[in-house]
Amino acid sequence: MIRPPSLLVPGLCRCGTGIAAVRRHVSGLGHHLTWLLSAQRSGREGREEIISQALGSSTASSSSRLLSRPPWHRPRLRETATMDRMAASNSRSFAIAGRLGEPVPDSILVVPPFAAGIAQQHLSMRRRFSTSSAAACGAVEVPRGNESSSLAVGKEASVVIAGDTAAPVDAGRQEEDLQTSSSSAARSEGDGKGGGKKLLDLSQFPPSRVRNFSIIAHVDHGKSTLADRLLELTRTIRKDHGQPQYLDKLQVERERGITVKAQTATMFFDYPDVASAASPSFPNPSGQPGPTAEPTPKPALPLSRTVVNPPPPGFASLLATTTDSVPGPGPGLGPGPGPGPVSVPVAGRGHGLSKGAGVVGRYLLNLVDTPGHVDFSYEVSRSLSACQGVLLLVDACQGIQAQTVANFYLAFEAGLTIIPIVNKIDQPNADPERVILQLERTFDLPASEVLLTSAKTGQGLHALLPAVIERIPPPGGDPLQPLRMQVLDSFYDDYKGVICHVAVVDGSLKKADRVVSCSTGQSYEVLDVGIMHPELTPTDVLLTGQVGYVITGMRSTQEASVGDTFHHAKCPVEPLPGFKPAKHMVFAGVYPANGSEFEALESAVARLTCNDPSVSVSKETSGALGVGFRCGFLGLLHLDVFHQRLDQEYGAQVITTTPTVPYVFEYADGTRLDVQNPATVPARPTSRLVKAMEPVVTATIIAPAEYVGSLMTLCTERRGEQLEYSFIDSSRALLKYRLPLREVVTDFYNQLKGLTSGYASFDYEEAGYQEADLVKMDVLLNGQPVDALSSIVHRSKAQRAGRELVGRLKKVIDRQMFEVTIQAAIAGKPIASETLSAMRKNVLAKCYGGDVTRKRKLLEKQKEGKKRMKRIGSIDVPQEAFHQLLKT
Ligand SMILES: Nc1nc2c(ncn2[C@@H]2O[C@H](COP(=O)(O)OP(=O)(O)OP(=O)(O)O)[C@@H](O)[C@H]2O)c(=O)[nH]1
Repeated sequence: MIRPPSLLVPGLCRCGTGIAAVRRHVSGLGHHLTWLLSAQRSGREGREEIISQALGSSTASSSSRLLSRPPWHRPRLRETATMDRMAASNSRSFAIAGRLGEPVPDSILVVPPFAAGIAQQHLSMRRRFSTSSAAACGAVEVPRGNESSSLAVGKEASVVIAGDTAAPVDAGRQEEDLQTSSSSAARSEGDGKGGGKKLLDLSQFPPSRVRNFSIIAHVDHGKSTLADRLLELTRTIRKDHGQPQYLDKLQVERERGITVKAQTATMFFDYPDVASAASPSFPNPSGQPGPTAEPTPKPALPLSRTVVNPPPPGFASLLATTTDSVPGPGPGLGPGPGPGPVSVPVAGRGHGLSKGAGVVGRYLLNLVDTPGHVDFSYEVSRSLSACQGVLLLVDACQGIQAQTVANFYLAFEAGLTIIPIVNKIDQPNADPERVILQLERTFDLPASEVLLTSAKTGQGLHALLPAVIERIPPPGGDPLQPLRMQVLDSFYDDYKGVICHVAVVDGSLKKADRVVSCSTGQSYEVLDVGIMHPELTPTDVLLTGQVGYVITGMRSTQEASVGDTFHHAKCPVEPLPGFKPAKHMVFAGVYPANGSEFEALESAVARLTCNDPSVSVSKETSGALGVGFRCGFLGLLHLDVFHQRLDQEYGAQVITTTPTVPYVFEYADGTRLDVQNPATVPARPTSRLVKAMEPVVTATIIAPAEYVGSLMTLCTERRGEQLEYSFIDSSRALLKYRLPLREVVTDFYNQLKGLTSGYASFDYEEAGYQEADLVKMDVLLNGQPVDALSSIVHRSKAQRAGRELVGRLKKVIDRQMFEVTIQAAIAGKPIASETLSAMRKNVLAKCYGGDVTRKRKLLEKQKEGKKRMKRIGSIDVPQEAFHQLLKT
């Protein structure tokens, strides 16, 4: 008879370091406090004391309150954070991860000890321990209800078997549980010794059974929502995971509701086999050849546009209602025996393809959810390099928008298969017919290829993955060639160092291999390798065509250069073409708010740029702000997001200076100055300026036809030159303008949205440089230039810009004890001026009545004093001033 689990702190049972471990959790994870439940005994008083000690007095009462509930009424255990390696690795303990302060759980997850490694990864990555990961490591879900009996005898018994064979065993239950956790990336082998693990066998997936695809679309057309549905459909995550846009993991993404980082997730899907015996196969661990591949057949495309992807037989049960069309989590996830991922029993219709029923094969699908905003298009282009196809999503109400056009061409130029999808067909004003026509007219995409879906309700989704498998070709690498692996992305982890997301183009990679970077020549041992399912799931190998992660113990972010190729030591290869370097559109100074925190900022910037390599960084010094960095960004939103991530993810408080675009100045003596910081332009140069150049962009605007007039006026005011004016259908126009970048990165987008009531969309791409009449505008406070506020402006707009700037500064600079003159000046000559009056102390307060000459004397003295203060006084420009200027 097994006792009900009791609450334990990590490592309590045997290692005696429980308190320290909890402290580490508390300090390292903030609210991500982990609780561990164990099948082992521990008196309540002892637990309470330890928890109170560990948490300190501030949280002792809450821990006490928590402990007064029965264990299964304690923290929510579903989708929770982490657990501690020590407790987990203890052979007799069973860990349950939970979070403080969350509602009573519907069920309890019990994680066996061997899952320590996975749980530790979650801990160190500060990520949620998702249900799928829990299932992947053989966790067992114990439902609420008859808790005491089920915990005591029923499912609890199976948990005990999974982790501890010394305890009484319910063999039947064990068998069942092992079968149901079919996607175990790491699970007990039930070999009677406990603690063993069996990793996912990736040799089942030769290139012919791999599909790598991205979801691309204009902002808010539903990419992340669709990704959620696909992950649910393949049971990679639970349907009720309670976290919409699951792959948007950054706090900034959740707060702003936008994707800023492309995220990869691996899914498994059963589908009638389109692979044949012809292609190379991997030897699997048993020595048997794995499944083999055949060339993907050229699809026939018989879909009528009025049919909303009718589901294939067998899918109907999964689509019982529209909102329930995506099945809930099954007991089994991913590959492996037993009930696994959702499968299509016979060939589907409605995905635009027809094929006969065949042997069902399991496919490994790598999905990349990409950002939609123009500032993050670099992420999109990088993601596409690891894909052979894309799902091009278009909103059924809004139709094609500017980023739809930009993303289509990115995919088209990369030669990828494009599956057009009209999404949000559930909306009352959806007009899929019109959007299909737009797709035909703008991109030449046949109506018969278009799929109609609602990522919200699940309508039409059954056709998507079959279409992915049939239309998108498998990756084309050669398993027999030496390893060629490309770094797609990287991020820094406090515990593991740099974690690289990689694509294995040729050959294969195993844990403990030695790999060498083509760019630095440095060699590393592979400490861990696996897939994102969707959390990091070790597999110990990655094979040709597969996308996953690699940990090599790199400590410095400079070592993980995105686009770099790795090969096996002693097997040099031709490096893969790297990624086009990001083109920086906007530069700004980033300074520590507190000058003494430069080193902390330096480390935060280094780590953040590991995850966001599109930011360029170089050190600079400002008279006003001290030592900081000049950073290049892809746009203002990118800058804003970088700023926010520094604060949220690294606690770095920074001042960001007025953003500028990169200019080029040429002088009569032949010198050329690349201006990323206006302060570096001499106000009175020694040599005559002969040429000033500014960057220009080709902007695409798509808007309802009635707004074309006002849009043209706006573009002309912004010194734009019209390049194209056409219609994508009877009511929507497409405008192309050549515009100075400076005019675009200021408040152009807001004005555009305002003029068109939000109906216009806008995208731009760089288009070189043009000559312009540019001048440097300084800001003087009581005659002293503030270098951080200098800017480059077009001469025709200097006066207006100067007036606006000093007006704004007057509002944000605090009044001082003396008068402050705020001026904008070109070459030392003021062009706009404002005065901030002095704070006035009532020097006459103590004069009750008395002689008027005495009062006058006091006032004169005050005036004199203020003059002197003005001459020597230094003015504080508050952080807010810089933030205000940044916003405009
Ligand atoms: N009615 C309806 N709403 C949807 C559908 N798909 C997505 N949405 C909603 O559209 C909004 C944007 O969805 P997201 O999935 O964040 O869009 P996105 O394309 O990932 O957005 P970015 O990452 O910012 O580019 C959310 O409020 C979703 O709930 C759909 O099929 N029908």
